[in-house]
Amino acid sequence: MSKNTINNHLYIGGVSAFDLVRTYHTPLYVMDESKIRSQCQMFKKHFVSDHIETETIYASKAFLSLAMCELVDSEGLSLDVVSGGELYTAHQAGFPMHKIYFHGNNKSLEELKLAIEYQVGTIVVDHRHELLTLINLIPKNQKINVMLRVNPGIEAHTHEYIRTTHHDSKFGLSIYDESTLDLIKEINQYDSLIFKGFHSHIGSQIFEEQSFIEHAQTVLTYISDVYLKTGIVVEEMNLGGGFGAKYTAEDKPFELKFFLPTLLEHIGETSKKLRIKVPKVFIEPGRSIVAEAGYTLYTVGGTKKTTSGKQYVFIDGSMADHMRTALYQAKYDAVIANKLNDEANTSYTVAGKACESGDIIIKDVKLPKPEANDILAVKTTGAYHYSMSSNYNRLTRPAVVFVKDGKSKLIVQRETYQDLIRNDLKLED
Ligand SMILES: Cc1ncc(COP(=O)(O)O)c(C=O)c1O
Ligand SMILES: N[C@@H](CCCC[NH3+])C(=O)O
Repeated sequence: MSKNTINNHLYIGGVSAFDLVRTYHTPLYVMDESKIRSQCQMFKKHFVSDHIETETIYASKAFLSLAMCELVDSEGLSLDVVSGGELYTAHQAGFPMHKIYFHGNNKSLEELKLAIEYQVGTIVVDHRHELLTLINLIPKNQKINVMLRVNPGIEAHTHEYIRTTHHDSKFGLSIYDESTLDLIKEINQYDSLIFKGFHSHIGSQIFEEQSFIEHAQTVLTYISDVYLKTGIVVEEMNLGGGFGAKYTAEDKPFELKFFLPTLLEHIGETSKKLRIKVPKVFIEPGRSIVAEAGYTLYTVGGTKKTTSGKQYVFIDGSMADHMRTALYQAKYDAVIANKLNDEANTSYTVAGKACESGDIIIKDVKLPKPEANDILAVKTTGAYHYSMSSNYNRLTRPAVVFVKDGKSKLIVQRETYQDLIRNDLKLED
């Protein structure tokens, strides 16, 4: 019997799904804290080299809350934020501001002001308008570390909505555009800016090691070109995130603990060949830290067989807490948590309760016969689920619970109906 299975029931972090549902109700996001911590530790241990300075930054867009900020800080990772809201959350959690990297392709005036006020470690500038806005905000005698978001034009194989460095991407400036070089020279002329280097990110849920190698090589070649053309030495290179997670048996992510040292070795050798000083290298994983630690628990309601024979299972959640199937046609696996070892030989479509035909959680999953009040556990929902959830149909966002060593800890409360109308004003107000 697996350690996750006792008496035909699913256990997560040593806590039974049944107990979690009894205590916190459904829908419920459950995160295995030890799994998140061990992924953080894996990056700290394997993304290192004797010859290259490195830093791992957790991409908070994947999953962020006050408790998650505390966890990331305690594991010694830095934090990538992409909005005033993410920045504010990190600040409220007491996350060290000098370890914050502030991204985004259209940071507002207010967001830039907040970043300066909080004295974040580095601002990643996306384009010239943003640069000029930033310059005007920096108080006298204050210096800001900046990186420039560049687009190295790598076509990684993933869903087009989560690919970020194809030539027409909205993010950053192309390394093939001469005006990018002018902007780099301009950044280096401002006394209030300390130019650190380049940031780029090729997309998300990528399974080919070669795409990351090609990415690093392209940026290093650009660093060399910049030096040859301008004399500017680029000290740092942030390669973003994008490492794939295993959602279903079809997904074959590569072993990061083997790949990360290989990547660094390659960066060392390429820098040597190009005769450039090897830059400090950053990576920014989000999904690969939290995705596989997460489960969503739902209560099964009715089932339905259509005239063509399609079998639906209805659950008490929806696309509002599980966006990725509707948005990216993402595939998921699930089990009935209270029938873990029962034979699963019939295919079902798991549908949510939103008023939307596209509100499908899983298109096709083999399950034991589902019955009302069974607990359905959808796997691999730790990344981009809570963070992409909405109140569509005025559905309330689920609670989030950390589980570890047989204990659970509520880290985000379930929204209430009162929360839904908190910002509403009546006509007569
Ligand atoms: C700039 C940047 N860094 C890091 C990430 C994290 O990516 P992932 O969650 O795929 O590791 C993203 C998201 O795609 C991103 O846009
Ligand atoms: N939200 C996306 C990934 C986008 C990452 C941010 N650039 C997903 O769920 O896969």
